[in-house]
Amino acid sequence: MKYPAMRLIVTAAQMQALDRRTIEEAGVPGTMLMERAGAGVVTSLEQQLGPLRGKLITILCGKGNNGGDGFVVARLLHKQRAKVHVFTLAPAADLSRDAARMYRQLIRTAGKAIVKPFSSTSQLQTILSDSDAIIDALLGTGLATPVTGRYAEAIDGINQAQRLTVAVDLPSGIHADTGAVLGRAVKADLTVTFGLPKLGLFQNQGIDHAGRVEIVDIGIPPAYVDAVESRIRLITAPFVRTVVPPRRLSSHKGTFGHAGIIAGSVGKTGAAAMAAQAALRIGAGLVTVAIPASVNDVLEAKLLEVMTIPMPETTARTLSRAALDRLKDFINTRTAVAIGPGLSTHPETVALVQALVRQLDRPSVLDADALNALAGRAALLAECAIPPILTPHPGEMARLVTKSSAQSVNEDRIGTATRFAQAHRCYLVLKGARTVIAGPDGMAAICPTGNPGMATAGTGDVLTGMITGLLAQGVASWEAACAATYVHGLAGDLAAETIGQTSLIARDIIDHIPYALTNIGSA
Ligand SMILES: NC(=O)C1=CN([C@@H]2O[C@H](COP(=O)(O)OP(=O)(O)OC[C@H]3O[C@@H](n4cnc5c(N)ncnc54)[C@H](OP(=O)(O)O)[C@@H]3O)[C@@H](O)[C@H]2O)[C@@H](O)CC1
Ligand SMILES: Nc1ncnc2c1ncn2[C@@H]1O[C@H](COP(=O)(O)OP(=O)(O)O)[C@@H](O)[C@H]1O
Ligand SMILES: [K+]
Repeated sequence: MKYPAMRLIVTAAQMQALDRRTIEEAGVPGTMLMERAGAGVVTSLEQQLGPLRGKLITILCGKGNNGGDGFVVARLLHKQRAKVHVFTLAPAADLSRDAARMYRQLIRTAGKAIVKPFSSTSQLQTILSDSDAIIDALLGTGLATPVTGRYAEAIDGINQAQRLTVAVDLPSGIHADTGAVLGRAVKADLTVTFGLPKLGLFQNQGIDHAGRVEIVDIGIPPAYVDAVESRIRLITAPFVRTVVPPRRLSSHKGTFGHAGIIAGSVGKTGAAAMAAQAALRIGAGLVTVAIPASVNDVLEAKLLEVMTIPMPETTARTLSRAALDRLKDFINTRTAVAIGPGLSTHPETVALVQALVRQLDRPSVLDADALNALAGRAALLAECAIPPILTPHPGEMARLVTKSSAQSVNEDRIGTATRFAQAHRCYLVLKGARTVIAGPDGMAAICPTGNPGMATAGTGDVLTGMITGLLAQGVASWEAACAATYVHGLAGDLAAETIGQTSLIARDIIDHIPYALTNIGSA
C-alpha cells in the first residue's frame, strides 16, 4: 500500500544513507546540503524573530556536520547584520571535512574573531542570557554515546539561559531513533530538521525537548526517499485534504452516510452528545444516538440536529442486555457506528458490548467503556467482520494488552500500537501527545497536531465522533483514523491560539473543526 501525501519518518541510519546516496549517486556536494540546511534554519529564525538585523544570536557548534550547519547559519546571519557569536567545541583541525570547509568560509566572510573556542559555561553565560536566540548545532544524528564533559556543560549552559532555543536537526543529546536523553539534552523551543523527520523527535523525551518541529527540504531526490523501507509516516495536511470527501453539487444528506453512536448512561450523556456533534461537524449526513431510555430526554434537550433512540436500560440507567436485538438492528441500518463513550462498566452493559462486538459487521470505532469491556478479552476482536478502530489512551491500552502499565505503553508507543493492531487485526489510535495510529498491515502514522490543552474531559469522545463521521462518509478505516486525528489536533491548536490551553474544553474542539477543515483546504 502507498501513502502518497504522508511523510516518511526515518531513523538516523536511514537519513545518513539518504544523505550519502544524494552525495555519491546524485552528485550533490555535502556542502550544498549543508548550505540548504543552514539556510532553512535562518528562514525559520526569521519567522520567529522578524528581521534579524541587530539581533544577538549565539551559535554553539560541535565538531561534526551538525556543527557545519551551525557555521553556515552563522555566515548567513552575519550577512544579514545580526550580532553573531559562535562557540566551537573543537579546534578547526578536528572538524569533519565539510564542517571545516564551512568554518573556513565563515571566517573568510566574517573574520576570525566571530568564532571562539568553548572553554566553560561561565565564559559565555552572560552572552547566552542576553541572546535573542541560541542555535544548538552541537550534535545531530551522529550522537552515539551519552554526552559528558564539555558537550554536557555546553548543553547545561543553553538550558540555563532560558532563551529562545532553536535546535539544528535534533536537540543535542536526544537519541535520533528512540527520543531518549543520552546523558543530558538541549530543551529547544523549535527544532528545524533536515530532509525527513527523525523518529526520536516524536517519541519519549524527544517530544518535549524538540518543541515545535519544522522540516526543511534539502533536496534529497524523491526517488531515493521512495526506496526507503520505513513503515512509519507523519500525517500531513495534503494527506488529509485527499481524505475528506468533496461535496458535489448534486449531493444530499444520504450521500454523506448515517453515523450511529451507541453511548451514554446516567451522568454521562455529555460524552454521547459530543461524539454525535463532532460526527456532524466533520460532515456526516445524519447522526443518531442509541441511549438508555431514561436519559433520552436529557440528550434530546442538548441536541438539535442529532436524532436519538431510547433503548432498554438496567436499574442503574445504563444499556441493558435486553437492548441487544434492537442495537443489532440499529447497527444494521447505519453506515458506521461508534460504541463506548459514557456507557459505564455495569456488568450487564459490559456483557452487551461484548455481544455486540462479536457480531460487528460495520465500519466501527470502539472507545472508552467499549475498550474497558474488551480488557483481557481482546480475542473477541477476531470475530469482527470488518477490522474495527480502537481509540485507547495509554491507560486503556495497558488494560487491553494486560500485565502492562500506562508508563510502559508510553515508553514504546509505536511498538505497542503496531504489535496490537497486527496481532488483533484491527486499527489502533493510541492517544496522547503525538498520537500513534497503527494498522493491521504493520503501518504506523504519527500525528503532529494537538497540544496539552487537549488533556481535558471529553476530548476523546470528540475524536471518536470525528472518526465515525468520516467512516459514515465512506472513508476507509486507515484514512479515517489518521485524518480525523489530524483535524482533531488542529482544531485543538486553533482553539488554543485564541483562548489558550488552560481554558480549552472539549466543546471548543468541536467548535473549531470547521476552521481546521478550512485551514487544511478541505471545507
Ligand atoms: N552531509 C551530510 O550527511 C549532512 C548532514 N547534515 C547534518 O549533519 C548531522 C550529522 O553529522 P555527523 O554525522 O557528522 O554527526 P554529528 O551529529 O554532527 O555529531 C557527530 C560528532 O559528534 C561526536 N560525538 C558523538 N557522540 C558524542 C558524545 N556523546 N559527546 C561528544 N561528542 C560526540 C563524534 O565524534 P567522534 O566520537 O566520532 O570522535 C562526531 O564527530 C545531521 O544531524 C545534520 O545536522 C546536514 O548538514 C545535511 C547533510
Ligand atoms: N499533551 C497532549 N498533546 C496532544 N494531544 C493530547 C495531549 N493530551 C491529550 N491529548 C488528546 O486529547 C484526547 C484525550 O482523550 P481521552 O484521554 O480519551 O479523554 P476523554 O476520555 O476525557 O474523552 C486525545 O485525543 C489525546 O490525544
Ligand atoms: K543539534
